[in-house]
Amino acid sequence: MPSLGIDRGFLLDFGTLERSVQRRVQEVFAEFEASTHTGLHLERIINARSDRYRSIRINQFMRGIVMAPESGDTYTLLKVLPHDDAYAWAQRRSVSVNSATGGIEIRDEVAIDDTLPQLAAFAQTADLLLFEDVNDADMRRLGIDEKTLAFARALTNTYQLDAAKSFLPGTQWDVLFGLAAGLTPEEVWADMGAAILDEPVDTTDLDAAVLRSKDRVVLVDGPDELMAVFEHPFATWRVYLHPTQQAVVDASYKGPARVTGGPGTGKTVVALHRAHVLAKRDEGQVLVTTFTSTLSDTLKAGVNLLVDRPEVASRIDVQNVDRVAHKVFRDEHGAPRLLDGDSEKSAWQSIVVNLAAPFTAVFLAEEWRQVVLAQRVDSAAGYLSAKRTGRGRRLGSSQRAQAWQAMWEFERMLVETGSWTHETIRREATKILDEATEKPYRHIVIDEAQDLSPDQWRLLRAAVPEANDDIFIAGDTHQRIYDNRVSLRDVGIKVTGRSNKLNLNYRTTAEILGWSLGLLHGEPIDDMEGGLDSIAGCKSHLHGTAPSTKGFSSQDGEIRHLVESVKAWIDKGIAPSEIGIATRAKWLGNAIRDQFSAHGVAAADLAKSSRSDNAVSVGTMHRMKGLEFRCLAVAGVNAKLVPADSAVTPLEEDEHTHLQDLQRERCLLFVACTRAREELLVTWHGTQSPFLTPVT
Ligand SMILES: Nc1ncnc2c1ncn2[C@@H]1O[C@H](COP(=O)(O)OP(=O)(O)OP(=O)(O)O)[C@@H](O)[C@H]1O
Repeated sequence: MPSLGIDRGFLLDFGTLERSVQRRVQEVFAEFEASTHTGLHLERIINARSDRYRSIRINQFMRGIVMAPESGDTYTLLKVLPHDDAYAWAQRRSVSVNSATGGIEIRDEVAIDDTLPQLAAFAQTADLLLFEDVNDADMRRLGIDEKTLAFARALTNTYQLDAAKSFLPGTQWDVLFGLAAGLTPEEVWADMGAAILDEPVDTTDLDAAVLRSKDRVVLVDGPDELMAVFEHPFATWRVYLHPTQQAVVDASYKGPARVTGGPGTGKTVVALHRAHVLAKRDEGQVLVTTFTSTLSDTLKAGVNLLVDRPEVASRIDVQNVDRVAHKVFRDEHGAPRLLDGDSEKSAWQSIVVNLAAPFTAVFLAEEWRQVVLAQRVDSAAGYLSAKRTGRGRRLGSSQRAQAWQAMWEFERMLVETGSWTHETIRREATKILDEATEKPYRHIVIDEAQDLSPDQWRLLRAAVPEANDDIFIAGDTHQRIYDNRVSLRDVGIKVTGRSNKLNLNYRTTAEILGWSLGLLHGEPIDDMEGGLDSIAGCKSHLHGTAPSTKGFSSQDGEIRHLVESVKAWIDKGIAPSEIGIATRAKWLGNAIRDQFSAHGVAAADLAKSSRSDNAVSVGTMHRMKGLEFRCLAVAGVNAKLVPADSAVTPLEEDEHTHLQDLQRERCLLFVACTRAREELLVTWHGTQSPFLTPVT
């Protein structure tokens, strides 16, 4: 029985076809899977660049291009196009084997042959060649073949290289892109990492190359698998992973492991695949978790897309951390009586008044969270010697004694009234789990890990036995938007030697990414392991227009511009659901929505509903986490709102906390801007935010 490989190019073509033609494609290839290829009409293509190409009839107008094996029975679907385009495609393009990765590559020979003479003539008079500093031996070692080498030697600037992306062999273009971006051959080699083959490659063996090309050819076994791939043609992340992503997904780790990387590098994608792989091993339940319910809904949708076998799906539980805590608590004690936010505030307030304590209620509540709960302090002596890093105001020993008494009173009130807060529920759930002989999960996969608090980490540590592949962490400390700074070691999780980094951004254009990285202004950002993290190597191969920035003298003027911009996007064919507006302050988002409705543009509040098909999504920067939009406006980026005054501790109160608050606000703006896939508009009224200074 022949088996089928589906190339990424085929799947993307398939996604653009009309439903009826898609159905026909499915019928043709389901038949192909079910029968022997001899019964099917594969036709040789006259003047094709590869003698392996065959065409297959889809209907009167459409043809598929299939690569036949020399021996064996794996047929690879390469393209599906209108009749003449399909033949022209096969007559222009050759298929070859990359000598470094051993995978297949397709190039447009005609475009290369047509472009090279012009480039070469231009290069003769140029002062500098693009790859002047890279020698031929390094190029060849990185898989550049003779034809691409000749082409590379004629390049004088990166625009020419960008223009060649559509016709040079893909992996080789990636290598040239890295070298042109200033990476050394060693760095490019390291970047290719998992893709490099240890043994010499037989570049004539296309059949073996197809089997190795997991990043672009998915092999399907039987009509059901074929249908599962065809079902979501645009969600290519389901079936094609970058070799670096694939290596992280497939590895066996002797303990907790993690993946880091800048925005849009596929950390969530890797976390989802990892959960799938672990669930398929059938060793026990897999928890996929993160810090908010909105984000866990997104993860749930991802798991549903990825996992097709019900018995595997049943082994994956997607819950945000607090739901896990509440469930453990409820199973032991029944439903808790939760103290709501307002009651908690007034409880702290009355303690301050009763004790005449020299603190504010907010200060005490944070002291309790960030020192007592974070470090599991349970005695006055413990509190007296506890580290208070990042807590601002210094406390002498008598002040510490007063603070301890206030916090003790708060906890006594909880016990006396039988009330619980989310924090005490977590603490109790952790205690239950610590004492349990049977843990609820065998593996835990955590996304957006940078925003979990120490007590959430302890809960998760307690929910899974220490074993191989117990905890898998995905996160980026540059995108931390809450106040949780955790040392993984302190919460009993050691990832040293099991940390991987992703560098290739799949979401955002190079223009938007580069501009947004500028916002971070070289801030030193921790790596949760006592060192500093860097996302300097984060890059994108996608190109588009530079972000547009615009200031106005009034809020009305700014919102009018937003309305016009959004209308222009919609007129260009962007669906409203693919457009987002982010603001730091909720009230500004409300004002924008009101004005949008007044101008006949439907706008939905992300806090109230998830994205809808025919409305533009308006939400706070915090709400934007986990989302992405083709076009995004970040509005109200002025000195009063970004950073938000109320979120930044005054400098005179405490310098350290002040700087940390500023860094978090800067990261928040960075997170918002990197949700844009194709176009980013940043606006403000009045004085622009100081965070924009390095980039405007
Ligand atoms: N191998 C892949 N093939 C195709 N698309 C991919 C791949 N990996 C990631 N993507 C796409 O890139 C985008 C970003 O991926 P993802 O959300 O996993 O990144 P992230 O690193 O978690 O981002 P962030 O940190 O900004 O939240 C998504 O649209 C995802 O589908």
